[in-house]
Amino acid sequence: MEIDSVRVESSLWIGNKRYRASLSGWYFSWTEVDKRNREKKTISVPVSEVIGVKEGRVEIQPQKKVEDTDLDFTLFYVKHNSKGNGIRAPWSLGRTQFCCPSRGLKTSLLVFINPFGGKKRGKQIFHSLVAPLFELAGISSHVVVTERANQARDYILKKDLTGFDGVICVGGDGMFSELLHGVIGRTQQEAGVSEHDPTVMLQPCDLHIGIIPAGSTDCVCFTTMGNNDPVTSTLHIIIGDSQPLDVCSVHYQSTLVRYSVSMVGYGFYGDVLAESERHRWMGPLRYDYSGCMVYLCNRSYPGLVQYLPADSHSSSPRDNTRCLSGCRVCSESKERLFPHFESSSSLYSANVSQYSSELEGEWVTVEGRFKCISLTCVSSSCPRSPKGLSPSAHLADGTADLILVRETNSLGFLTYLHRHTNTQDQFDLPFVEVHRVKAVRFSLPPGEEEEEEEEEYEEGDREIQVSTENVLEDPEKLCCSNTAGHSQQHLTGRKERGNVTKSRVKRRGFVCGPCGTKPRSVSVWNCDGEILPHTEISCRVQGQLVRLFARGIEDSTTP
Ligand SMILES: Nc1ncnc2c1ncn2[C@@H]1O[C@H](COP(=O)(O)OP(=O)(O)OP(=O)(O)O)[C@@H](O)[C@H]1O
Ligand SMILES: CCCCCCCCCCCCC/C=C/[C@@H](O)[C@H](CO)NC(C)=O
Ligand SMILES: [Ca+2]
Repeated sequence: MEIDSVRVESSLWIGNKRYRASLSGWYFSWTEVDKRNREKKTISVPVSEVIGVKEGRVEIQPQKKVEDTDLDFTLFYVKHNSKGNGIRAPWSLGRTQFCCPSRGLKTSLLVFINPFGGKKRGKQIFHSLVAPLFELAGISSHVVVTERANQARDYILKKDLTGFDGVICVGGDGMFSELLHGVIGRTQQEAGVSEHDPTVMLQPCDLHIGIIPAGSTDCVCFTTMGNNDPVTSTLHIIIGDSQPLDVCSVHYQSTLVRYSVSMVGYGFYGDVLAESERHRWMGPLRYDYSGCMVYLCNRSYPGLVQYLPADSHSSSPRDNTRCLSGCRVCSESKERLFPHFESSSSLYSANVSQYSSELEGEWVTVEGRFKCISLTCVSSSCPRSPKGLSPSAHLADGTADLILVRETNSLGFLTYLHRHTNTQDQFDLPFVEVHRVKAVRFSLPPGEEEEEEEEEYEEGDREIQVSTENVLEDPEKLCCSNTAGHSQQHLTGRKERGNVTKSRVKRRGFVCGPCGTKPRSVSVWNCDGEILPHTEISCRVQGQLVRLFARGIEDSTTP
């Protein structure tokens, strides 16, 4: 076990002020947090400079106990004073008296339950597993059982949240997304920051989000906790764990479209979501069913992807590491992401430029046909894929991983998908590339139209138009929009009949065999389980924008 991979966190009191104390690596640190969970100044003491820890409230000179209670302890350490005039600043003995939290601390949470998420067990999970633990810990909760989509988001955006230490969702990734949008939107409103400008650095959010998993995929919970167990999540909330999380803002032109944590995906994942929405009645099984259908269609799509690479010195998506609790890459990123601030919450009060230097650098362009394009701020693991879309991605390093899967045959793509479920490297395939990025732009290559698709094949020197009627006469011509799959069969069929080597094929009216839908050269974007209304989007990572009641995945080799 490496000592710097361990972090212990707790809430402590000094006088009547609450502090978030942590023992992380070689440092014991405490940060004042106000009633709304906003962090103030942090004091850090290297463990090697701790002189001693005594139970109770203890004076320094002469060393005597003032008050002895097993809830208090006093820390003595080397205090570095500010510089003297030209000579080395003297050290002194630092002393801080801490009080453990169970006295006087009353945590209050706002809980949203989606009664229809996943297997529709949200209410039961909360009342049987979560509420008794909250009661035991003296946590009060205000519970809202939602009656419509976006109710939780709107509540957080509009209602008075004074007195709440955090917001909790009982549901799946969709419910988490509602809380994410509510908390980010509310924070920007209060800070007077426009969410629409992708170049602006958003105000980090202090109100913590907790996730009690009760959905179909529970990807965000699984990725940040290492499992989707409601009791584990509840315990992280009770002990007040705090995990910063990167968020990707998705824009269309100069308008914010949505925020994403787990995946912004085009092609396969977009198609699976679109197909699954038609089969919501199947519950969680709808993703398996739709996954099979879309896989059989073997589609690929043209696209022009531009990305801004992240600094490759600190980490890479192929370095075979895992972002674990107390991750060094994530802790070190905090200084890079918030260089001017002692604590993230003082961002705007510090009166420093809101424009981030994170968007400086050279953009790289990739053009081609893709089976899928995925962007994920985190590893995006879930029960189906325990290591996730990008196993070495970090929760809070201010970057996302861009995965480009180029057009390939069905077997190749199945190999790629299957490697998400085992220990083999899904990026070690000739048609897959992965990049660690800070921003991405997607556009359709010139000439690609959504409504009316055309592809060229040769017939001698002559170009022919194949009409819809012609196509529908021949069942072999029922095809998807790819050239690797069904359309090749279609072309072969024509070759056999008329020795066709090139023709201009208008495919309006064609229907795909497996899925029965019209072929399109344009897919849709899946943004954390929601279909986006735009194709040409730009995405930008907002490092450590929100905080969860979590601590990342604990190293399973550590007892
Ligand atoms: N009372 C409600 N009626 C209808 N829809 C709701 C209600 N409450 C929340 N929703 C919406 O339901 C959607 C799906 O819910 P949720 O994320 O909890 O479950 P899921 O889709 O089964 O899980 P996952 O997102 O993990 O696949 C959310 O996007 C949310 O906006
Ligand atoms: C032959 C076996 C094939 C198995 C394929 C498994 C691939 C799993 C990859 C995991 C991706 C998870 C991405 C997360 C997406 C969520 O944001 C979203 C909302 O819940 N879920 C979906 C399904 O879109
Ligand atoms: Ca990240």
